[in-house]
Amino acid sequence: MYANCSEAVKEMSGKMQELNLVIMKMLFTSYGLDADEHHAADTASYFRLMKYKVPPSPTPADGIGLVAHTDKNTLTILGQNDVQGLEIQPKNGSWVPAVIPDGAFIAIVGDTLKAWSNGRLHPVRHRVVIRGEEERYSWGCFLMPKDDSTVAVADQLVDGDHPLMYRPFTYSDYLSYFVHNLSDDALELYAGFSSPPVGESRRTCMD
Ligand SMILES: O=C(O)CCC(=O)C(=O)O
Ligand SMILES: [Fe+2]
Repeated sequence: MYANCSEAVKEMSGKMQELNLVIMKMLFTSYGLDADEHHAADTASYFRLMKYKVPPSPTPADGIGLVAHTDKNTLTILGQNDVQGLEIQPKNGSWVPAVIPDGAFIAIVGDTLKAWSNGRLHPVRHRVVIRGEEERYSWGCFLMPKDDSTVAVADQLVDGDHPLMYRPFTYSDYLSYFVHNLSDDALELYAGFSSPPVGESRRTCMD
């Protein structure tokens, strides 16, 4: 039992950061990299509690609780109460409910992990849609590089089949670029070597 809510949140947040780091370590190890050298030492995280109110009646367009986006950080772990609502967008552009079983979590790759893995891991676009009459609560543990640590593709992940896709960058600079541009293609535009010219018409994360 916990003495108060903040104690429970603190413990939960610590456990989720541990889990997040374990998953990262598994990913890095699976690519033959030393996770400590490449990531763990320079990692920070934050834990957020989220509440989605029932949209006013009649429901406005689809009751969007959170607009479509990819996460900018490295890896996100999400959980929720029993009210579903998370949807993911596969490459065909449709929206598919991501049903999270009771008591389970979902891990979502962020833009920074895509860069780190030299494009091997893909951040899925996702959103939250509120359809029913019940409030939705969720929580997220967002793992990210410390502000001034450099995100650079490891040499071992670059070869003839995988040419270098991203230049080194710091997370804080990338985030600031995203906040000013709000583009779905922020990572490619900011750090990608194959980005089309800036200014070309493109979707934004606010659509
Ligand atoms: O509340 C959710 O299930 C999703 C939250 C989310 O995608 C985010 O905060 O980036
Ligand atoms: Fe997200």
